[in-house]
Amino acid sequence: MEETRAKGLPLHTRVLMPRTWANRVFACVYLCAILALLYHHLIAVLHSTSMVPLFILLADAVLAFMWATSQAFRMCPTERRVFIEHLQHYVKQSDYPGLDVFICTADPYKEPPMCVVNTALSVMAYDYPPEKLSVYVSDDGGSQLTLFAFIEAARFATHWLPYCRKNKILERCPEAYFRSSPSWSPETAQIKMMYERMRARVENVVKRGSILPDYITNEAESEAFSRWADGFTPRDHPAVVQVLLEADRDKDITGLTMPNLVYASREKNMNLPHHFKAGALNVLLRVSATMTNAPILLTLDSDMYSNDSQTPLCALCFLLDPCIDSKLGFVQFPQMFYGINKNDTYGAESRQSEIVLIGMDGLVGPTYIGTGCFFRRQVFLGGSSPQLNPDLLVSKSIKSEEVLALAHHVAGCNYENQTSWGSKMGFRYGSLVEDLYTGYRLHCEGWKSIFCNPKRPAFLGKAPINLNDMLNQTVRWCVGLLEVAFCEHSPITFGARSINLLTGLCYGHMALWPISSIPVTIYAFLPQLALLKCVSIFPEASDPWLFLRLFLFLGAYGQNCLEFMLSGGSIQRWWNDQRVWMMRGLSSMMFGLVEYLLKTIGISTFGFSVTNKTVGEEQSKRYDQGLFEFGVSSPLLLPMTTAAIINCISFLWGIAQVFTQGRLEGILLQMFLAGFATVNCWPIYEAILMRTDGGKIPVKLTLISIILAWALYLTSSIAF
Ligand SMILES: O=c1ccn([C@@H]2O[C@H](COP(=O)(O)OP(=O)(O)O[C@H]3O[C@H](CO)[C@@H](O)[C@H](O)[C@H]3O)[C@@H](O)[C@H]2O)c(=O)[nH]1
Ligand SMILES: [Mn+2]
Repeated sequence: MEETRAKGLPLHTRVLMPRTWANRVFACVYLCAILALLYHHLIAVLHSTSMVPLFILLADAVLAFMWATSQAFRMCPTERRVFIEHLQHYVKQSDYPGLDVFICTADPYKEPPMCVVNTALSVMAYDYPPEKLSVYVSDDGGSQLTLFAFIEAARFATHWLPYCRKNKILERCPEAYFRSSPSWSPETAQIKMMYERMRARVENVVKRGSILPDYITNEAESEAFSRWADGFTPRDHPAVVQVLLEADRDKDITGLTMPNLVYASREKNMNLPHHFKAGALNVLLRVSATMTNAPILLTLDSDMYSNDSQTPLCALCFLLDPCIDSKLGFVQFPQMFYGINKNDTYGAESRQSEIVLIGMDGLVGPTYIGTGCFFRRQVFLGGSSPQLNPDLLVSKSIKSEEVLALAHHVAGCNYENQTSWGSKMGFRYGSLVEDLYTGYRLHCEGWKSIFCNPKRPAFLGKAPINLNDMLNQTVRWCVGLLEVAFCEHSPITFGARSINLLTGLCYGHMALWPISSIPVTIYAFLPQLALLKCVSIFPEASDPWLFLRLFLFLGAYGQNCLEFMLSGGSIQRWWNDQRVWMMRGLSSMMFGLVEYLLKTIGISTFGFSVTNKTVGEEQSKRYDQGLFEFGVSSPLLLPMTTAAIINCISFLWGIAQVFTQGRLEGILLQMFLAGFATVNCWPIYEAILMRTDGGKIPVKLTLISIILAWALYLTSSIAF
């Protein structure tokens, strides 16, 4: 093996990105500027009787903290290259390790079964020996509709897999393949017809909400559905584990073996906590241990289909490298999306998260982001040997009674009682962002990880395409992040000690992300209200301190913009991205903070509400036009509509001041802030005043915002 390496056939290489030194130098300069400003603020607070300098100090202190922790991402940003073509020199295909793929779904109406089926088909068609590949689907929705869809999919797969293999299809997610209108041939037409027939049957069943008796074709199927007896509800039902395809026994239409395909819906009981997705994944860890127990795992969300059939080989280039650190625990691929509109209205593209992952990759490795991640099974065993003794069983047929009995047993809701599942073993419980938390705890235990970011996206998923869904998703993240920030193993204290300082700061930055809402809120209201009251709160235009602020503002924004563009984003996308940050600051992050507090004192039981993956036609048309989708009268929208009104009025008021009294000197910065916010709020004004479609801001919401703005104006007299 060493010899192959010496011949210059590496499996992968890594380099520090060229920007590293520029980042480090800039960090030093910027740090001095921040310290000077904070010192200046402190003096101001000590010499003032008003509350204003205190607020400004608070805002800037939080921004400074976020900036300082974010430097950890910028010290060693790393780029990797992978050479799949060299893998053959290291390992024969027949020696590839087994691969168990876990796909989670939780609600047949928010996550259409056809979408989950497409995800499963795309991975079943991986360029990987089928007898070594198993796909496990976890259905937390406990829905026979989803099971029905998978029974159909298993049948279709026996045609789809050989079709892909024979025609060397690149796009192995059927929906994506047919969407990209492939060249026509009788064979293509035939497979497309089969796909459409399957889709029609599944969608029909989902629309009816039940399965027509003549859709059930055999004894085994009718027995499977018979488990949906009276009293079976999504939140209260026994475990259902159904083997839909078995490798070596089930063959495709050309006679080659199919991969395993297993449907599992764990037992649910209303009185027991089920730990959401982490709980679902732990059940799959155990169910798969009773059946195939592959040493490599891949976790996927219901909507993340595989966009590249060679991805497992990419992961193997790291996991099988004889020279790699033996503590390498997982290989994370980025989360990318399809169907994003031209300017990415809701900032879904997540260039920022790519910057984070690239940055962490240069330290001990990226965190786990919930989907598109290959693990060694070993990392979840918590150092102990597994409690089940799977070696005994894996030689048996996965359809055998013993195996199925054990699989049902480990999918039961009492199985985890008095065990270390969720604390020392498996995916970790205790946060709504189980991914970040699990990644963090694994890093604390000494595991390392790698970020693999190939040119052709390995996976593609769906991002929310309306404001309300997006904001609700972020509220959930914020609650989860704060749970990590203030857990007993807090990143900044415990993490920085047990991993290393920089990684601890990275996790601290991510976990405390929601506190950015403090400066965003202060800067969205305070200077503008002061302007309306004719109070100037920043230095005059001739004062050098003004330039320091300008440098800090432009420096941070400029660096952010530059990084965004360097990672392949466009300037319009960056603009939308920074706007979405402010919108989140005024809504999700703030609501997340409040929800977290309520949850901590036991008033609320904020859970995992699954993000909606379906959209109406009208909505998706508006999305494609780049229009914001407000539509609902959600309280989440109130702070931003109120801020929009106040900023616009104070900006206009400021202009009036300049013209009538000729005073610009003292209010320049306040005017700049109000103007900047007004430009950012443009879609809000449009949605209040100019739009008539279903995505406009409801009148009720506008009226409440006006009242709120007025109330704020009146109460602000206390501060000035
Ligand atoms: O009780 C639950 C809740 C969710 N899920 C599944 O979890 C996945 C992610 O849910 P989604 O609603 O799509 O959440 P997102 O906010 O889009 O997901 C991001 O954030 C989550 C953590 O909040 C991570 O788990 C995800 O991987 C990450 O993509 C989906 O496949 C769900 O089916 C379950 O299996 N059981
Ligand atoms: Mn999702």
